[in-house]
Amino acid sequence: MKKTILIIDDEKDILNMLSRIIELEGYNVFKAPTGKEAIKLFKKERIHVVITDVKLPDISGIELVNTFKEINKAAEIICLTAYGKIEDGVKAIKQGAFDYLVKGDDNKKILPLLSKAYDKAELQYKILRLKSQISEQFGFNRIIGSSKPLKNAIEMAKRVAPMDTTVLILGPTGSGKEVFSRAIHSESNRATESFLAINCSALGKDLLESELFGHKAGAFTGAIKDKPGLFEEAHLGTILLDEIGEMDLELQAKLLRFLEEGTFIPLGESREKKVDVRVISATNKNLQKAVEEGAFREDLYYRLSVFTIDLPGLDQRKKDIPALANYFVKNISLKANKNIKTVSKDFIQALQEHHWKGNIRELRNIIERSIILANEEKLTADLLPFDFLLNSNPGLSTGLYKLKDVEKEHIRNLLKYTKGNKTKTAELLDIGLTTLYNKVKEYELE
Ligand SMILES: Nc1ncnc2c1ncn2[C@@H]1O[C@H](COP(=O)(O)OP(=O)(O)OP(=O)(O)O)[C@@H](O)[C@H]1O
Repeated sequence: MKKTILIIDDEKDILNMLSRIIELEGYNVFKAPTGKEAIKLFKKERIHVVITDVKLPDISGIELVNTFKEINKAAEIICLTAYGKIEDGVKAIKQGAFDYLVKGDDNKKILPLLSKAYDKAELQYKILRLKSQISEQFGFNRIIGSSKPLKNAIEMAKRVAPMDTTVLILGPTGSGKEVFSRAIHSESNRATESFLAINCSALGKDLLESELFGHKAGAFTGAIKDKPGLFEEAHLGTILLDEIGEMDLELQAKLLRFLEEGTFIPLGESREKKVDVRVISATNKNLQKAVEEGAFREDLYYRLSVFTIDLPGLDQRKKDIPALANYFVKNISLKANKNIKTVSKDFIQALQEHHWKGNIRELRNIIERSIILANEEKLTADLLPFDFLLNSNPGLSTGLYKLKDVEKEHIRNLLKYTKGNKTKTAELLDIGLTTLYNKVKEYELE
């Protein structure tokens, strides 16, 4: 990226002299005699540093500092004050200017100061670029769906993201709790710091305690070295405590202390540590019920649920299935090196009629399976597992009550599914091939 400087002064001689000195150092210089022209240029170009006279014909240079910072926080501003007007420089710094120089007096100071301001601006641009990359990869744009319950959840999450508030995400398994936590982190001021996630149900109490809070060598058998916990590693970042409802009561007390005071004591340590970590917790359990049953601390529940986001299960947002399916087809086929060009209507319809116990994770897996099985460039319903074809009870939903009628319909569906392959159909039915032939004859299914 070019090193770009904007100089603002209504005195032509000073403007030209300054720009010549600065251009000789390899900077790309824009010049403006008034505040208005400067703002126009500032909006159009990617400026690193602005050098502005405080006294301009239209706007005061101090006011400009504010305007520039509102338009682009990454750029830095150096103000030029008249001799004996130090108070103007102080005011400019208060408004957010990088520094000030006394006009005419400090000509030798300008280049070193400019170089420092440029380095700071460049670093700020780098952070902005990183943030936008993170947001593209993990931000809310990645969350697919336009159904009302999902939009509500996104709206809530976007609001809380920039705050440091503790967030509790409730939703059934596979509904996107981790995806939401990452999006909240990536749109927060902590975006360029770590995001660490841990599943509290996957480890026993002692191991989880050591994972979260770390341990000192000798704290328990096998603890050979000091080991920092996730809270220490996530310092300045965010931690997701997934399946928080499964956390042991003793550990809940330790977590509560951390949330109240920001401190904890690693296993086997005597001194406490202090870190700055935002906590997001998630669960598919009814925590209020767990509180009533004495399995979850009430004080911790209130501390964690300062801001709660409810994620709908996929059955509550079937409208989102086509968009989600297309998104997964595109992503997975690219990774699997398959060229799936279309998805048939009956494929989408079967997905929409299914009861999604595993929610979006299940949908993703089903699509991945279908892509692997597909021989053509199209996904069709026959690639789906059999229970998708018979999405509901074949008897009750079709008005068939007699056992014989249900049996006939079931065999017909299975034959359709196996594309008439009788050996496979008999296997699925768990009956002999001869029995199947007899039934096909009896029900006139040929
Ligand atoms: N709205 C969404 N758009 C795109 N992908 C999604 C969305 N929600 C979830 N996914 C995908 O679905 C899968 C499951 O999501 P995630 O792991 O966030 O669910 P979870 O609720 O945290 O699950 P668990 O309760 O098992 O921890 C992931 O592959 C994730 O990328």
